[in-house]
Amino acid sequence: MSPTASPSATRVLVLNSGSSSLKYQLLDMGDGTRLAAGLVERIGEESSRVVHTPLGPDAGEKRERTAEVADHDAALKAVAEELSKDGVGLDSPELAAVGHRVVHGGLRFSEPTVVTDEVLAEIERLVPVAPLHNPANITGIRTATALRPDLPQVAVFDTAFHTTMPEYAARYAIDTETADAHRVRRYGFHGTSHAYVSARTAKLLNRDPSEVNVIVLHLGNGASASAVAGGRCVDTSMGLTPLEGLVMGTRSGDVDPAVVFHLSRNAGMSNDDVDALLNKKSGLVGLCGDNDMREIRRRIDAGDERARLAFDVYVHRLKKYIGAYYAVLGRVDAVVFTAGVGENAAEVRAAAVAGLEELGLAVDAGLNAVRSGEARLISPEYARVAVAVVPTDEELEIARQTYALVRGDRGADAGE
Ligand SMILES: Nc1ncnc2c1ncn2[C@@H]1O[C@H](COP(=O)(O)OP(=O)(O)O)[C@@H](O)[C@H]1O
Ligand SMILES: CC(=O)OP(=O)(O)O
Ligand SMILES: [Mg+2]
Repeated sequence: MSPTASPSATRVLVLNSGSSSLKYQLLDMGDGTRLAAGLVERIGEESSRVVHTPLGPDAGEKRERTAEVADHDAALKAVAEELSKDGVGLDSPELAAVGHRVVHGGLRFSEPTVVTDEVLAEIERLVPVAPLHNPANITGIRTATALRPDLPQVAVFDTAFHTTMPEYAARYAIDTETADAHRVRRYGFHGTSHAYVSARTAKLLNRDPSEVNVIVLHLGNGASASAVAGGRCVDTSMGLTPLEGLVMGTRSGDVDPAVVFHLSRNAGMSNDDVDALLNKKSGLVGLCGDNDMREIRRRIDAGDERARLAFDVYVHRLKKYIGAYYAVLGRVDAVVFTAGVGENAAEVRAAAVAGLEELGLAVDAGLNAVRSGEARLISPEYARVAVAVVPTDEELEIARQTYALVRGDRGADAGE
């Protein structure tokens, strides 16, 4: 029998495991409060960082320490320890479920799913197409299950929101038999963020999500764009794996696939070497040695040419996708920036829409310069298309979907 939530339990712990980090939040879905949030970063490196912020009515001080955290199992145990110190540990009877971000759900998972042995085996089968992410997600599920075997563990998939893409957007133009035999197609990622942000944007515009067409630019360490028509994803920039599309912190995004054969035939590189090159030594880090947009801006201000070129390559790709998704949607109501770079880097936002006035796109310099954690418009009043900054909240969205599933009432809304 699979575990069921206790009827009086209203809390959900959300785990968002990345390749070398674990972000988490504890939320009470009964009264909508956030009880704790934090992250463990640089997992597997010599010195990891654990940051824990107690929240809620009688929150204590933020706690920060460095520690040796060897893997995601140890990371989750460190998180459990921090939560226990605040009296909200994993042993709490008020916990209804643990919600896990799972990056690749393949073709099978288009809804949040209670994890069973069979579901876990399927997530494992997808490791080759999300090698940086699914293994960490699996460890998170295993460790959380070991700590609380009686709790439902719910997987919320990055790919789910993109399963509505039309077949012509999801297919690569390669031999159909080969593609189908190996499930080679475009899946898309960051779907929880694209869903949340597009719905929140409709609310910002005081419109029903079914009426608006939105281009969402999720610019974090991983970055992706999506075209959302009336609340449904119709195209997205990531593909079989989270490597395609935009220039990212350490990933190349789009390259001619012949780059791979060229390097393996002529530079003596193995498949694994090229994989590591494109996933870990490319993007901003490959272009200029830094993947943090703050540091890149600082270097540009100091006259650094390589940093300038990295910024320009990043923005040029972004602009191409805005144009492409404008054409895909036909009519665009809003272009929205989200995630670490999108929410914070005003220069990226300004540069990405510069020169697109003929498309009805412009940024108001004053509004764009405002620093805020709120969803906001940054376009001038006269602009035909809204340009907005909408902070993403993957954890809240995962908690909502998890809670709705364990309470047996699917159909919880995204957006606030
Ligand atoms: N104040 C800031 N100004 C510019 N860029 C920022 C700022 N804060 C964060 N970033 C960028 O956001 C990135 C992290 O984004 P985030 O969405 O947290 O990524 P992920 O969830 O993929 O780890 C950093 O690498 C950095 O480039
Ligand atoms: C799918 C993906 O790229 O995720 P992240 O941005 O967390 O690395
Ligand atoms: Mg992220």
